Amino acid sequence: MHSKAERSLNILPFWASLRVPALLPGTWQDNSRLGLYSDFDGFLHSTAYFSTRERNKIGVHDENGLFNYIPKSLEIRSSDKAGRGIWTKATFNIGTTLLSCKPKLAALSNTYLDSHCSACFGPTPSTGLQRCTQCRTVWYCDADCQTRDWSFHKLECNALKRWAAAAPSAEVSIPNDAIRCLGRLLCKRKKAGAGSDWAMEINAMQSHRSSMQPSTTEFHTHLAHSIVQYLGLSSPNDLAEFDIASAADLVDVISRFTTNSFTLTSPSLTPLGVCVSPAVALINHSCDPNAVVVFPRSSRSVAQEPLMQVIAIKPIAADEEILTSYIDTTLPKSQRQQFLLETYNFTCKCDLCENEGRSANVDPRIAMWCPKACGGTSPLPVTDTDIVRCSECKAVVTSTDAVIDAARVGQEGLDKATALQFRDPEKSKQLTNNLIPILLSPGLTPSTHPLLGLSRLQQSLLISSLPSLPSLTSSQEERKAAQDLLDDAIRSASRSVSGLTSVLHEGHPVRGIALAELGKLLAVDEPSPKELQQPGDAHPHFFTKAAPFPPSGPPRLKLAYTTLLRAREELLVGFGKSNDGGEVGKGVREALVAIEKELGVWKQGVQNVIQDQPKPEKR
Ligand SMILES: C[S@@+](CC[C@H](N)C(=O)[O-])C[C@H]1O[C@@H](n2cnc3c(N)ncnc32)[C@H](O)[C@@H]1O
Repeated sequence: MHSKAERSLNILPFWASLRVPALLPGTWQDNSRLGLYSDFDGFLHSTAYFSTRERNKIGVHDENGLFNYIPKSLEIRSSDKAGRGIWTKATFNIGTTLLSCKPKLAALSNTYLDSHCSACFGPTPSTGLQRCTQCRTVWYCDADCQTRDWSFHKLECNALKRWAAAAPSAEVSIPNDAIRCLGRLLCKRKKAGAGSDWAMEINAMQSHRSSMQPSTTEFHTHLAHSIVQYLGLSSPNDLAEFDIASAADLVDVISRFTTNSFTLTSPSLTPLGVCVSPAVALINHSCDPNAVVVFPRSSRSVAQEPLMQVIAIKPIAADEEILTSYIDTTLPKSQRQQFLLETYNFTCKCDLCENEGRSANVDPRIAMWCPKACGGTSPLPVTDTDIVRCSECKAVVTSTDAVIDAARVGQEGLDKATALQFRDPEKSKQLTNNLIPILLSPGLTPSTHPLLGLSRLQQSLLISSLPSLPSLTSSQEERKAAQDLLDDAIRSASRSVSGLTSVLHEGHPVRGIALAELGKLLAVDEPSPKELQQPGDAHPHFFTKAAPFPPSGPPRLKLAYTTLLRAREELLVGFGKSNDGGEVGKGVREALVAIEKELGVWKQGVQNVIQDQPKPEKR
C-alpha cells in the first residue's frame, strides 16, 4: 500500500523537562578522595565556603548596556517575590517567538560527543564529523564549525588531554558536560576580562551561595573539586588566575551556573547537553508557564545554532511577566516543590501550587477514576486514613490501601527503571511492562504520577527496540511479533498522549512531540496487518471502549493522519509559528502530505478527515 521509505520510523525519545540543568554528578569526582588535591580539601570546606558575606551583590552590574539584544517589546523588571524577571510591553499571541539568542556557552553530553557537532549541536552530517586531532574528544561538522568553537575549545583542549591521561579507566576519561561547561565558563571569563559585557552578564546571574540547602552544598563541593582537577590547579592560589579569590567565590560561580543553566535539547526534545544564557535565565518560574524555551533548529545559518528561543504558549497581555517552567510540570506538587527548593532555592507560589487541594477540580497528576465508573475522578489517597470521594458522584474510594501500595511500588519501580534505561534497557522495559498494569488496576488515570512517567519510559524503550522490525521477506511469525511490538508501542504512546494532554497546556512542545511520535507510530507500515479486529485496549480519544486499539489498515492510517494534524497544530505553537513548528513540525507537515496522497483526500482536503473522527467518549 505504501512504501517503507515513505513511512520509515524516525523517532527519537523525548525526556524533556525543559529547564532542568543537566548536572549529573561527575563519574570521576570521587578521585578527590585519593588525596590528589588535598590542598583544596581544607580550602573548600573552610569557613569561607559558608560565609554569608555578599561579594558580588546581584544588581551590582547595572543592566544598562547589558542584555541590549533583548527586544524592545520586553523589559527587565524586579519584583519582591522573585527578583528580576522579564515582562512584556506589548501583547503576544500563542506561537510567537518572544526572545531568540545563541547561548553564551554550551557543552554536549558525553553520550553525544561523537555523534553531534560540538559547535552547532547538529547531528552527524552526511559527510561525517571531524575530530579535534589534539584532544580527540570533541567533533565538528567541518572546519567552519571548528573555527567557530575555537575561542572556547582552545581554552579547554589541554585540560581534556590532561584529564584523559590521568583517568583511571576509559569510561571516565572525559569529564561530564557540567564540568566541561563550567570549565568553559571560567576560562572564557578570564580571557574576556572582568570589564567585558560577556563576563558582566555571567557575573550578573543570580547566586544562592549564602542560602543554599545542605544537599546542594554537598553537590557544589563535589563540583568544585572536579573543576579544580579539570583545570589542573594545584593550589588555591592558582584560582586567582581565574579571578576567584576564595572558596566562597568559586562556590558563587558554581551556584550561578546551577541556578541559571539550561538543558540544551534537540528539536525533538532529547536532552543533548547543557548551556548558559544570562538573558533567558532572567525569566522566572511558574508550574503553569505562559512560555517555553526550545531549540527548534530553524535559523537559516548553521553559525546561529544552537539557537535558543522563548515561545509564548498562552496569549500574553502587555505588562505581564513571562514565566517558563524550570522543572517537569507533570510531577505532583510535592516533588515539584522539593526540586525547586533544592536546585533553585525557592518555594513556588504559582496558582497551580497554591490551588492544590483547595479547588473542587481534582489535580490530574494525582487522580484516580471514580470507583463507580461514573466518569469522574477522585484525588489519590495519601495515607490509609484518608477518605477520598469522586468529585462527580461523591462515591467513596474503598481501595485506599491498594492505591497507596500501587503508587509506592510504582515510584520505586520508576526510579529503578529510569536508572537502568541505558545500562540494561531490556530489564528497564520489563520493569515498566510489569508495573503499568499494577497501577492501572486500582484505577490511576494516565496523567497520574508515576503512571505517566512509566508510560513515557516504556514508550521510549519500545520505540528503541522497533528499528529491528523485520522486512516483508521475514517469516509470518517474525512479522506477527513485530506487529505486536509496534501495537504495544502505539498503546503506550497513546496512554502517554492521554496523560500529557491532561496536565500540560495546549501547545506545550512536549505535547506536540508526543502527538507526533504517536502519529508516526500509527503511520508505520504494519508488518502483519490484522484481518479481523478484536475488541481491545481502547484509544482514549478516538475510539469507543469496545473498539480495538490500535486499528489496522486504512482506519489506522486515517488515525495517523488526524493525530499528526493535531501534532502539527500544537508544534506550530510550542516551537513557534515563524519556525514552522521547528524541525519536527516540518517533518510532520511532510508526513501529512504523504498520507494525504495515500488516503486520496487531496480534493476533499483536511476537513473531511476531521469530520470522520469519532467524538471522544467519557470513561
Ligand atoms: C534563573 S533565576 C531567574 C532570575 C532571577 N529572578 C534573577 O533575579 O536573576 C532563578 C531564581 O529566580 C528566583 N525565582 C524564579 N522564579 C521564582 C518564583 N516563581 N518564585 C520565587 N523566586 C523565583 C529564585 O531565586 C531562583 O533561584
